[in-house]
Amino acid sequence: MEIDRAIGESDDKRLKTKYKNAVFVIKRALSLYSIEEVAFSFNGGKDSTFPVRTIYFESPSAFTEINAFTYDAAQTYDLQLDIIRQDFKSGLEALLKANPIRAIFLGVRIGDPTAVGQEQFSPSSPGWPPFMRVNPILDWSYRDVWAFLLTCKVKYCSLYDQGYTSIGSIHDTVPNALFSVNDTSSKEKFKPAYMLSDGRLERAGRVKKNASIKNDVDSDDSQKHQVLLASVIAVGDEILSGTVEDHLGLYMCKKLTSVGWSVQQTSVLRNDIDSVSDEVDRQRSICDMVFIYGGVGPLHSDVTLAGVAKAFGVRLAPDEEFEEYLRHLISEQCTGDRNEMAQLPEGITELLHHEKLSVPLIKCRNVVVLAATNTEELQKEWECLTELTKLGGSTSLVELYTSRRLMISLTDVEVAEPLTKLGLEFPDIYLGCYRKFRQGPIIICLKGKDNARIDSAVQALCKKFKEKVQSGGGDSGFPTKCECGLHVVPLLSKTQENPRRPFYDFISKKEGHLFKWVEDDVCEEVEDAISKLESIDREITTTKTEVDELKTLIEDLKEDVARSKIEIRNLKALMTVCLVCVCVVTFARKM
Ligand SMILES: Cc1cc2nc3c(=O)[nH]c(=O)nc-3n(C[C@H](O)[C@H](O)[C@H](O)COP(=O)(O)O)c2cc1C
Ligand SMILES: Nc1ncnc2c1ncn2[C@@H]1O[C@H](COP(=O)(O)OP(=O)(O)OP(=O)(O)O)[C@@H](O)[C@H]1O
Repeated sequence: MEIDRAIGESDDKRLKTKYKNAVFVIKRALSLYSIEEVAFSFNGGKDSTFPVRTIYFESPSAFTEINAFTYDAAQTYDLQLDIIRQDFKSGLEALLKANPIRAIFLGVRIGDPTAVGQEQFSPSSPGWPPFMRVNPILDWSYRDVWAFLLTCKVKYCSLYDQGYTSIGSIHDTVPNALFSVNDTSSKEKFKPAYMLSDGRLERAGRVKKNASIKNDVDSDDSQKHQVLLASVIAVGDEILSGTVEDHLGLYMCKKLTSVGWSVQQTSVLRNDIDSVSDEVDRQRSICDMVFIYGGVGPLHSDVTLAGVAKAFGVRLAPDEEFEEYLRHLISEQCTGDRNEMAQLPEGITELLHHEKLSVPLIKCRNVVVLAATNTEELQKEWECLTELTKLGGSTSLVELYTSRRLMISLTDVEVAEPLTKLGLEFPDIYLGCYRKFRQGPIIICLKGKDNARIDSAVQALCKKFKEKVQSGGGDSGFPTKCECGLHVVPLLSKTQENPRRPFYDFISKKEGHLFKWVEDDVCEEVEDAISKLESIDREITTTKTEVDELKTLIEDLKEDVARSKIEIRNLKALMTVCLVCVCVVTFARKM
C-alpha cells in the first residue's frame, strides 16, 4: 500500500502508466492462479526487487552482497524464501514436483537477452517443466525500474551504489567503468547505478562479444575468402513507379565490388512487409551479407524493419539503446513513452556505433539495414561500416578484385566462339562483355583475384584476336579515345546555355560518339583519388593501432624486466645472507 501511495503521489506520468500495467498483469495472474500456485523468482537484482513470495537460485559464483541482500529482503518482507542450489531447469523440476506451482513471476524486461520471444504471459520453453512465466515489467526500461525503486523507496542491493549497473556472476561482472569517479584516494570510486541516464550503457560492466560482419562470415582471420556473396535490396514504391531514381543500389554494387565482394542480386521491392520478409529470408540464406535500404522510419510505409523481423521469425521490440540515440536526435518530437522508430527486431539486432553517425547502424545477423536516403548519406554509412567491420580496407576478409578492360573491333558472331573457349580455359576469371553502341567495339572486362591469371587471360585474348584488340574501354576519368577507337580532344562549348564550358569530343564532332563535359571527368578522377586516399587512410589507422599495441607490449616487457631485476637483486642478497650464515656456522663448529 505504501508503494501504491508513493506512485499515486508521484507526478511521473510514465511511471504511473508502467506501474498500472504491471499491477494489471499481476492481478490478471492472481485471478488465473491461486496464491499457492504462484511463486516469485527473485535474484536480488534491481528488476526483481518487488516483494512477493520467493524462489532464489543461489549459485556459487553469486556476489556475496547479492546473497546477503536476498536473505535480508526475505526477512524484512517476511517472505517464504526457497533457496535452490541447482541449475534453473533441474531446480524448477524439483520445485514443481514438490509444490502445486503453475505460474512464476519474473523481473524480465524487453531488451534483456532472456526476453526474446516472451510476452507478459509466456509458457515455459519446450523441454522445461510446464509453468507460466509471468513478466509484469516486460515493457519497463532501465530508467523505469530506477524511477520505481527510488520513488517507492524500495531497498536494493548495495552493489548498485558501487557502480554495478547490471549484475551477473562474479566471473563476468565488474563495476561500470563509465561510472568511475576521479578521486585522490587510491581506491577507485563509482557513481550509483540510478545515475545512469543512458539505459544503453547498463551492460557496459558485463563481458560482451564485439560486433562485426566478420562474425557472420568466418572468425578465422588468417584465411582470406576467395568469394563472399552480397545481395542489395531497395524498398520503395516510388522506385517501382519511376518517381524516384535509385542511385543507392548502384553505389552499393560499386563499393561492394571495390572491396572484393561479389554482388549476386539487386532487387527493388514494394513497401510491403511480406515482400520484404520473403526476399530477405531468401537472400540471407543464399548470401553472406544482405544490405537493405529504403522504408526505414516512422511512416506507415516504413515496413523494412518489420519485414526483416518477420524474415527471422522474431517480433519488433522497443530497443532502449536505440531509443536513447533517437531521444538525443529528435527529443522534442519523441513522446518518450512510445517511439515507433525505436522498435527493432528482438534478439537479433546489433547496433554498430560510430562517432560520425548520429544513430548507429542496424545489423540483424547477416542483414545490414541502411537508413540513408541519398548517396551522400550512404557514403558516410558505408565508410563507417567498413571501419567498424571487416567488410573492406586493409582488414578485408576477401582478396580484392583486379580487372582489365579491352576493346575488340569485331562483330558478336566473330567474337562469340573464341570467347567461349577462353572462358573454359580460364574458369576462375570473370569475362564480361558489353557494347556502348551497336556499331562500336565490344568491351571485354576480365575480372579476378589473381593478377597473374588475368595477365595470362589477356595474353590469350590478344593472341586470339591479334591487332583487333586495344586496351582501355574504361569510361571513368579523362578519356583519350572514343570506344570506336578514334582520339578525342578537349574543346570549348560555344552554345548559349554552356558558353566556354570545356568538353571532350571528336574534332569532326561525329554523332553518337563520345561526348563528355571535362568537369564530369574531373569529378570522376577526384572520386577515384578519394577512394584510393580512403583506403590508404584505413591502412594508416590499422598500422597506428598495431604500433600502439606494440608500444603497450614493450611497456609490459620493460615492467617484467624491472621486476625480474628486483627479484635477482633480492635473490643475490638472500644468497649473500645464506653464505654468511654458512661461514658463521662453519667457523663456530671449528671453534
Ligand atoms: C524462474 C525461471 C524460469 C525460467 N524459465 C525458462 C524457460 O522457460 N526457458 C528458458 O529457456 N529459460 C528459462 N529460464 C532461464 C533464463 O532464461 C535465463 O537463462 C536465466 O534467467 C539466466 O539469465 P542470465 O544469463 O542473464 O543470468 C528461467 C529462469 C528462471 C529463474
Ligand atoms: N538466480 C536467480 N534466482 C531467481 N531468479 C532469477 C535468478 N536469475 C534471474 N532470475 C530471474 O530473471 C529475471 C531477470 O534476470 P536478470 O539477470 O536480467 O537480473 P535483473 O533482476 O534484471 O538484475 P540486473 O539486470 O541488475 O542484473 C530476474 O529479475 C529474476 O526474476
